[in-house]
Amino acid sequence: MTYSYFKGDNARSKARDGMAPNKRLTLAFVQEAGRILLGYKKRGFGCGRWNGFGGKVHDGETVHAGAVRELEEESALIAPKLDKVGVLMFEFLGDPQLMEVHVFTTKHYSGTPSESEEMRPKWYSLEEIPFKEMWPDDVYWFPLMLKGKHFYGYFTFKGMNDIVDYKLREVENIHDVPIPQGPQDTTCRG
Ligand SMILES: Nc1[nH]c(=O)nc2c1ncn2[C@H]1C[C@H](O)[C@@H](COP(=O)(O)OP(=O)(O)OP(=O)(O)O)O1
Repeated sequence: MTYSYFKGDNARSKARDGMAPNKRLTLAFVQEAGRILLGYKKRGFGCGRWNGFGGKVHDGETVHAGAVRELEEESALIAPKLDKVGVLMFEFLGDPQLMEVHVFTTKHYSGTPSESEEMRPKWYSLEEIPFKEMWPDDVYWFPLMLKGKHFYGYFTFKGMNDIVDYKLREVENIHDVPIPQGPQDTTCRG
């Protein structure tokens, strides 16, 4: 089946005009029976929101290695093997650069969560996830993640709070589907 995953002509023509390469980021969630670790972002992008732990992938670093490093830097937890569960693309209207966020989960870690310069960690029961204090896209894809599903999403934001369009798709196995490289990839097999 061919699935029209990405946005249409508008986004494609923007890419042809020389869109900037995607900004590649990671986002990692540690889960235990009935609860998940979130961090309150104290500064920078997404400041004031609860989220997983992550940040920019460094040059020459794999996405997985970046996710492991950021999780440790921001929460003090060590989890050498994270499972990739999703890729989320974020377009902010007016910004030529897309954010490509690679989402990981794990139930295996060592250490004790502790506050960093950037994040204040806190365990939340799965019934009390504070969606109103999180990125507005999270309420859409968290249920898939919490069910152990794999997924792709594309969210178009106006400003930091309003989603004007989105597509979300569950995939059998995230590793079997080509990672979208930008809005010029309008189809994706599944
Ligand atoms: N719409 C969105 N929904 C979401 O759930 N997470 C998002 C998101 N947009 C970005 N993120 C995540 C990805 C990444 O983990 C984090 C932003 O990365 P960074 O913490 O690196 O940003 P900063 O601007 O603070 O960078 P540094 O100053 O380099 O730490 O926010």
